[in-house]
Amino acid sequence: MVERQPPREPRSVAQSQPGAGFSEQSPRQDSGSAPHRSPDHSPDQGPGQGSGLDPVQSPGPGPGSSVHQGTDHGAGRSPGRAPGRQPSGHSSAPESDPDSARDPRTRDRRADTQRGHATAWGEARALAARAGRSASPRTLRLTLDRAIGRVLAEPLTALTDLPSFDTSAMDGWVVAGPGPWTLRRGEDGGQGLGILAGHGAPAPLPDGDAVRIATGARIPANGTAVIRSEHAHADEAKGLLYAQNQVVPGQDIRPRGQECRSGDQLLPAGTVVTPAVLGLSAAAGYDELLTVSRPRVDVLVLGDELLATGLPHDGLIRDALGPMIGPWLRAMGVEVSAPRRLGDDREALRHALTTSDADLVITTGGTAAGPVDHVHPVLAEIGAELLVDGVAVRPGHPMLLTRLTSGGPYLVGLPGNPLAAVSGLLTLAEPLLRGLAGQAVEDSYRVVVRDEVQGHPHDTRLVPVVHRVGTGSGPEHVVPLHYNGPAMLRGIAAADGLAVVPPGGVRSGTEVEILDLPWASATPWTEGCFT
Ligand SMILES: Nc1nc2c(c(=O)[nH]1)N[C@H]1C(S)=C(S)[C@@H](COP(=O)(O)OP(=O)(O)OC[C@H]3O[C@@H](n4cnc5c(N)ncnc54)[C@H](O)[C@@H]3O)O[C@H]1N2
Ligand code: MOO
Repeated sequence: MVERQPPREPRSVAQSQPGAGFSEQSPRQDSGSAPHRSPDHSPDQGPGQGSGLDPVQSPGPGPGSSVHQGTDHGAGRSPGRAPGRQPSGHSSAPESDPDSARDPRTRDRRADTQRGHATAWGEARALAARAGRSASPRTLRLTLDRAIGRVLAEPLTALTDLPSFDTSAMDGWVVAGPGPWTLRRGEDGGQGLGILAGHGAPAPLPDGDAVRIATGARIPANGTAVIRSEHAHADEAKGLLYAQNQVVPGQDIRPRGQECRSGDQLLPAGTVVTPAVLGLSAAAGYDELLTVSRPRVDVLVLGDELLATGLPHDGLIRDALGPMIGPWLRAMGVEVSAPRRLGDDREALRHALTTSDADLVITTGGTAAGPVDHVHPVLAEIGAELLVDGVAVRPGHPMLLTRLTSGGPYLVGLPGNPLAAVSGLLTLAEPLLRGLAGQAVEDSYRVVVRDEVQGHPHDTRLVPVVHRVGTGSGPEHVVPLHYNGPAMLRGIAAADGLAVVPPGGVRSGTEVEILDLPWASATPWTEGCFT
């Protein structure tokens, strides 16, 4: 299977051509005012915070529980730079540089305009799905054994009638006309086996005769019904067959084309190839299936403060996203390259974005307006088309979606805070990849939430939850989990879904929309799942 296309030529870089929608292009005035705390922040949820979150779901205040007692979202707060992070070497840029993330006024303006441009959460998901569907899919013809877990690139159309001949549904006797019937022998050289499956057309059955027949064998011409062996009595001495019940014409005969006619559409394009689909495909005459190639994703992890191994030290922290994103996407059936840690090197980022031959590039970190947050400036520099620049969702609001070049890879920029990155994965990357993979949008569903969950005043919140089966008196429900702050993974690691909490929140006992986590519904045959 050769799915990788040869690497594309490096794209030409349109210098100083900010894409439409960049905050630098906004006509909004920079107020020049001091940074202010956004009124619409939502607090990190540690134990005891956020009304109604079940303390049973966490061990209660412990070491770490006091870490996130304050807000972590204020627009006026400086981005969480680790003390160990080195300056990027761009610090002497002139203030007039419109792309400069180093000019504090530009940074504030970007933060402001990001809020102004934020796309509603549902709209952002729909837009990402549409973007994915609009890309022309690459396809791959695979033998049945290799097609499992893939997606059909074309409808599965029957290549034959099913069944392809009139066939007996039971072991017994095939009869012609009303009984009793004369027993026929000799069809099989006198062995008395009768008509067996897997043979050519049997001799026509004369009216008034009966002959043994096996399940799956061809019905002879003139055969009018099949009588199950347990419903008939063969009087060998008289050479006659008697039915014990009334015989209805056509009984226990599966007529040719009962399930489908050749040319009938059995399944639409976009169907995931499950074991049952493989069985149906084989029955319908297929040796190979045309499938949509798995989308290919490059993962670029940004941040000088990140360690690949060992314990945090000297302001450096472990990269929590590199180990998470690949397996997360593979659980969705995506092909993912090993994460590349680029630090906060603007040039390395530009080079990686202009040379990727993936369908989607995912970056982590660097989406905000900090001194070394290079994502927006580099996208502006290469003239990328911004489709989503900020989403009205908490956590994760700085997430973005662009197309790097027309017909080229998409880019999803995930915020660096780990749960914010998860939010971006589910809001933008997942629907985009489903579109690229030719899959239908997942139907959302709603479940009763056990506890009240506070809402954000304006934005959607995504809150880790765990499903609980219904007991005798109560229905199935979800329990919201603690440790759901933007920088925390403890809640999501214990979760099997995310509740979509609308502005204003949800009351205990009401229904809330749930996004499944891919491993909660992962198909065990999906290649690469958790490997
Ligand atoms: N002035 C403003 N500052 C910030 C805003 C804002 O609106 N105005 N939004 C905040 C929000 S919300 C988020 S989320 C972050 C997004 O920032 P970036 O995408 O630029 O991410 P970084 O600054 O690089 O990192 C943020 C945070 O996450 C840590 N991090 C980054 N990558 C990883 C990783 N791979 N594994 C673990 N942790 C990671 C990083 O050390 C920072 O602590 O911006 C806020 N600021
Ligand atoms: O901390 Mo931010 O809201 O999570 O994206």
